[in-house]
Amino acid sequence: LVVPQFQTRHQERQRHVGKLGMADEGSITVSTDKYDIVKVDLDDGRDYPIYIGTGYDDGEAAQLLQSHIKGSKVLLITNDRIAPMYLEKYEQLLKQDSDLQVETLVLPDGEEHKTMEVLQKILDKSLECALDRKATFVALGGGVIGDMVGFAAAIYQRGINFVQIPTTVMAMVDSSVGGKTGVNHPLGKNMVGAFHQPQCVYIDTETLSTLPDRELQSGFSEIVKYGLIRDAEFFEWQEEHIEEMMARDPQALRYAITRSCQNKAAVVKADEKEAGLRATLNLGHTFGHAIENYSGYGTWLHGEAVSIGTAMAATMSARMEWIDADLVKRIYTLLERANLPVELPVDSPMTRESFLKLMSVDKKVANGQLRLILLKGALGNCVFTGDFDEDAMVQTIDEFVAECSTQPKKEKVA
Ligand SMILES: NC(=O)c1ccc[n+]([C@@H]2O[C@H](COP(=O)([O-])OP(=O)(O)OC[C@H]3O[C@@H](n4cnc5c(N)ncnc54)[C@H](O)[C@@H]3O)[C@@H](O)[C@H]2O)c1
Ligand SMILES: O=C(O)C(=O)C[C@@H](O)[C@H](O)[C@H](O)COP(=O)(O)O
Ligand SMILES: [Zn+2]
Repeated sequence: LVVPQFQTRHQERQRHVGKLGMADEGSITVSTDKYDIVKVDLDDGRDYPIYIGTGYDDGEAAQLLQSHIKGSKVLLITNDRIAPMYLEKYEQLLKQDSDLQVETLVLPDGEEHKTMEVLQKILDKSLECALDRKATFVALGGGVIGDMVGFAAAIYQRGINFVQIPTTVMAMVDSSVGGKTGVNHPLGKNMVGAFHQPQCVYIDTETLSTLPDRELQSGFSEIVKYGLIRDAEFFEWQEEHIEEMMARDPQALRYAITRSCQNKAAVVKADEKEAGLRATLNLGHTFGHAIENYSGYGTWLHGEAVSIGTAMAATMSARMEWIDADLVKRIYTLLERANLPVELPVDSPMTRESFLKLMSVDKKVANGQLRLILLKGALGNCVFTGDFDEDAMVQTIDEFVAECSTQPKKEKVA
């Protein structure tokens, strides 16, 4: 197997590839006919590749995956929805022509199971199998599995290696990259966790063929996010190609995933532990996490809640005249074309107080001061700040909790 060396520039490939602009900063990408490799460039020898491809042949897949496993034991972890579709395949790939001892663990599916109790099952299984510090966990699934397995890897025997095999758009474009791992707490989303980077991210976009539309579209909200916070050209590309993405056009999906990973890798390289810049990846999340928690984890998909949160952040930014109404309209239009929600349902029980209470425990709060990611200036620019008009925030929340869905908000803002 010849794994191409990292190069400094993405090659011009097909009509979906535009100029990389901001996306390429700090991330190094090489493309072959079969797959792209985006390198997450970290210090202390912790660099790792994200392989983004489709239909790898078995020999190639086995060698790529095994090359990132240093010890002799692997615990391959997935959930009971994914296991019937993909567990055997990946178990075989890990074992193929190797002496690796591969154990498997199947967890219950769903955001409501992203808990310490379920994570404990990973630790139990690891000890039952006598896994030592050279063992590797492999996370096979969406963001829930990836976040939990990553966190278990961070704390098992004070930290072991893990590999991400994301199987949702959300996990491919965002959660598998960058080392944010953790579980939910009844009082707040992702409140317990650690930064712990994987050894590699292995994406086979063929797994998306079994992903339902709702889950597919949920991942698009994080793709929109990259355009809004730092990559205007990518946002414009999405405006042109969203229908192809919705129709699962393989080239469009590959391009959207690769460019998202480039953006994420660049932000993570610049600010791995979220001292500042990385917080911009949280656009829409302070509102979104409040919605996810209040409605009960799993009621809204993460990307759906983030979509409403993004609409709220855009609306609030426009209220303060930080962005113009035309941009708000473009954001609403793109999210709606991706079939994502941009408002709470008519019968939502959320109140101003419930938003404010949940937002007060957001992880970006510093010394009691809430800080938000807001859009400011031209498309592709945002700020992470506590210096905003609180009335504008409260009025935005009021607008979203009070109004019914008969009048699209974009018309009100415009
Ligand atoms: N760590 C990060 O940086 C980060 C970033 C974004 C999101 N997240 C977290 O990720 C989670 C959301 O991830 P998600 O949207 O992938 O949800 P998920 O993991 O719950 O997956 C969505 C659903 O699709 C199923 N599924 C997964 N792959 C499938 C496939 N190929 N075919 C058919 N069904 C499949 C899952 O079993 C699940 O039912 C949230 O907990 C969110 O907080 C973390
Ligand atoms: O990688 C990051 O940093 C992100 O913020 C990505 C987000 O899309 C993701 O949902 C993340 O889990 C949210 O982080 P949190 O710190 O707000 O829990
Ligand atoms: Zn997110």
